[in-house]
Amino acid sequence: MKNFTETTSDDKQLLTLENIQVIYGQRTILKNINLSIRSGEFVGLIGPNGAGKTTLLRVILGLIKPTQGTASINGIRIQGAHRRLVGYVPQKIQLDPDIPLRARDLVALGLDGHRFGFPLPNREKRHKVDEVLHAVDALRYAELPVGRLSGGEQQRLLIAQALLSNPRLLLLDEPLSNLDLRSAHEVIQLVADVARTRKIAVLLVAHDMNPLLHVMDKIIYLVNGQAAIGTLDEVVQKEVLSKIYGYEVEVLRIHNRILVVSEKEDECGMEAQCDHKIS
Ligand SMILES: Nc1ncnc2c1ncn2[C@@H]1O[C@H](COP(=O)(O)OP(=O)(O)OP(=O)(O)O)[C@@H](O)[C@H]1O
Repeated sequence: MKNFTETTSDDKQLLTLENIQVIYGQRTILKNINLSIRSGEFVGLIGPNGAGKTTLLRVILGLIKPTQGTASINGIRIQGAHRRLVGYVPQKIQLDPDIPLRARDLVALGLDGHRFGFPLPNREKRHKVDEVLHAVDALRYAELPVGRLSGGEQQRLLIAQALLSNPRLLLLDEPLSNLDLRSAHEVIQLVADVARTRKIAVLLVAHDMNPLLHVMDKIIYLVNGQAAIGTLDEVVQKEVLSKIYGYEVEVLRIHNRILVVSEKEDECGMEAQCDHKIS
């Protein structure tokens, strides 16, 4: 498995986290996380509930100051909240079906914030919004009320909004959680295509690694605040995962799916990957 010291000499690293530790009260949420992400890499951040995935994203966004360790983007240390080079796609937003907002208006909200520092002329604004709507293939429903769109369509709009600032790193916090399998696959393929075309690195949080198997360059598998990082074959191994789970798990590969199973059913926590949950 790659570790931080092996990769820091590479000047193409976009994001580096060194010895990141986050402690809340008496609880250690993240334990000595060392990782790096290169430009254009697609990285899956996989882990059960409460593993620390969102906390890790918040460290990268500068919303949490780690108790220990340093995080940097393009060699510049992250200090305080920022959106420098980083686009953030939140989990699905809850929208009133009758909200008087068109799809394009939702996307344009990304322009009206602080990111550009000054209001853009309407024509330029429209051009930028059209460009990102085109990138996520959403122009055809740009004029429709956003509350009437499907979960997958809304997810595309949030991705478009995050693209407005031309990020080098796109963080997506469980973008698949409310989507059916088909929509989830479409969103993943879209993110992978957009990232490749624009040379954006992606860090995508998911509970289930399976929908991401064909697009991930690297996986960060987080359990109880401890991470295993590397390629799929390096990380998704019985020995590696048993170590971070703290008990023995098995890794089964069936019909192009990977299942992490344990006899400790209730503690496995990986919904789609626990043996008792598999249909
Ligand atoms: N501000 C906080 N103060 C205290 N504990 C916190 C705080 N924020 C998060 N935690 C705890 O840290 C742990 C990790 O939370 P986090 O939200 O990062 O996990 P997660 O992997 O994103 O989980 P999920 O998949 O359920 O969203 C949880 O046990 C959570 O209760």
